[in-house]
Amino acid sequence: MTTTALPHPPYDVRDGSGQRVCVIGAGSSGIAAVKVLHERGIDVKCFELSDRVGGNWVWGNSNGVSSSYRSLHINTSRSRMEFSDFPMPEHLPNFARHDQIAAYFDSYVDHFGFRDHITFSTGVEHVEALAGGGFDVRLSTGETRSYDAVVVANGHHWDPRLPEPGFPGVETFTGEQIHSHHYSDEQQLVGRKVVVLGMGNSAMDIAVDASYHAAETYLAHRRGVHIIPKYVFGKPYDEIAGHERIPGWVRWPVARLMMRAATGPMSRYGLQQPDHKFAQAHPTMSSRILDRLAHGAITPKPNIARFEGDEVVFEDGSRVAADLVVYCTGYKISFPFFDPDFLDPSGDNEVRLYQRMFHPTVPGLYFVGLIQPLGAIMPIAERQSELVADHLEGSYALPDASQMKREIDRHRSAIAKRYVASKRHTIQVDFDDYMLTLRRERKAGARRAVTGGAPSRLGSTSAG
Ligand SMILES: NC(=O)C1=CN([C@@H]2O[C@H](COP(=O)(O)OP(=O)(O)OC[C@H]3O[C@@H](n4cnc5c(N)ncnc54)[C@H](OP(=O)(O)O)[C@@H]3O)[C@@H](O)[C@H]2O)C=CC1
Repeated sequence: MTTTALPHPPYDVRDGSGQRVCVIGAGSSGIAAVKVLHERGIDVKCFELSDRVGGNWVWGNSNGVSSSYRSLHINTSRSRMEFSDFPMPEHLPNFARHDQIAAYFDSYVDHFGFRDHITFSTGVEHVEALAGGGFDVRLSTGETRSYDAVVVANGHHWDPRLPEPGFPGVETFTGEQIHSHHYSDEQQLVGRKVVVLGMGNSAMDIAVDASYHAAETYLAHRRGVHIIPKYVFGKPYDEIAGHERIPGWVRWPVARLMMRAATGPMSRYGLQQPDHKFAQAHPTMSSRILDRLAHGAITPKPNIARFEGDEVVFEDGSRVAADLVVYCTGYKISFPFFDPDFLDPSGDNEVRLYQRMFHPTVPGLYFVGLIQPLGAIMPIAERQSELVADHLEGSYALPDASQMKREIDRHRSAIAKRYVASKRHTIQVDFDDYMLTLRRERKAGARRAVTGGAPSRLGSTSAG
C-alpha cells in the first residue's frame, strides 16, 4: 500500500499534543476514547447530554435516550466486556446488571481521572467540517467551539426503528403500541395481553418479562434465529473458543456444535427454524426464553400480518386480542448533529467508514464504537481509540482515499455474503476477528507512517 500526502490537518499532523479534539458522547465508547486521548496528552473535551456517564447502560438516564430497562443484564461475560487495564470487580456476576455496568463505567472515569474533561448536560447540536480542515461544533448552550478533530461516539441503539411501512390496520388498532426503546419496566405489562415482535435481544428480555407479568405473551417473528444460552457446559458461552488468536474457521464450527448440543433445534421450542447458519446473524442470547417457551408461558407466532380492531392477525391466519404490541425491531443509526447531506446513512443503516472508524474523505472525523460486534463493544472502543490517538500523533497513517474506499467495498461485500440481509447487520463485526484486524491495522498504519516520513511508534522508545 502506498501513502498519499493528505491535504490538511490532522492527516499531516506530527504531534498530537497540539490537537484539540471533541468527543461526542460519554457512553461506554466515548469514555474509552477520552481516556486514551487524555493519557496520550491530547487536548480532549467530551460533551454528554446526560448528567452522568454510561449512556445506554443507565436505566432512566436523564439524557432521555437510554434504551435500558429494569431487567437488563448484559449478554457478554465480565471477562470479555471489561476494559483491558481496568478489570470488573470480581464480586460482580458473570453477566452484570445495567446499574453494575454503569457503576463500573463511573469508577473507570474516576480511576483514570478524566471526569473534568467531560462537560455534562450539554449536547452537541451541530458539527460542521470546515473547508480548510477542522470542525465547528455548536453546543446546546449556544456556544460554537473549534476543534481539529471530532470523535463520534453517540451510540447507535437509541433511535427506534419501527416497521416501515406499518402493518395494515396499524392506524386503527385499539391496543397500545410501543417500541422496545420505550419499555422501562414490568409495570407496563402487568395483566395485559402482550405481543412482542422480533427475535433480537430486546425481544427476548421483554418477552421473558411479559411471561411473568402479563396475562398472555406472544412472541411474533418473521425469521427464526439460533438462540444461545448464556452458559454452555458450565461456562459463559463467550469464554469458550473466544480469543483473537483462534481463527473464525475454528471458532464458529466449534460454537455451532456446542449450540446444537446445548439447545437442539429451535423448532422444539415452537419457534421457526433459522434460515441461516449459526453466526450468520447477530447473536440472540437468552437462557430464560427457552425455559419460558418450554413452560408454555410464551406462545410463539409467525410475523404480524395485520391488525383488525383489537386483534393482531398473524401470517398463519391465527389471531389474538391484544392490549399491547412491543416492537423490538431494532434501531436506526443516527447522527442528529450532522447535516443530512453531509453523512447520509441513507436510512438503511449504511455508514461507509475505513476499518469501521475513519471517514475516507473528511480528515479528522473518527467514529468509535460504531460497530455491532458478536461480543462486547468496550474493548473494541478502547483499541479503536488507540488508533485515533496514533493517527493524531502521526504514528499511524491512513492509506489514500481510493484504497480506503476499496477496503470499505470489500467489507460491504463480505457482510453481504456472510450475514442475513437485514438493516441490523450493516455494522456487524466478529469481536475476535475485528480485534485482530485493529491490531494488524495499527501496525500497517505505523509502517505507512514511516514510509510517509512520520515518526513511528514501532521501534520507538517513546511509544505509548
Ligand atoms: N442484554 C443485552 O445485552 C441486550 C443487548 N441488546 C443489543 O441491542 C442491540 C439492538 O437489539 P434489538 O433491539 O433486539 O434489535 P435487533 O436489530 O437486534 O433485532 C431486531 C429484530 O426485529 C426484527 N425486525 C426488524 N424489522 C422488522 C419488521 N419490519 N417486521 C418484523 N420483524 C422485524 C429483526 O428481524 P430480521 O433479523 O429479520 O431483520 C430482528 O429479529 C443489539 O446489538 C443487541 O444485542 C439489546 C437488548 C438486550
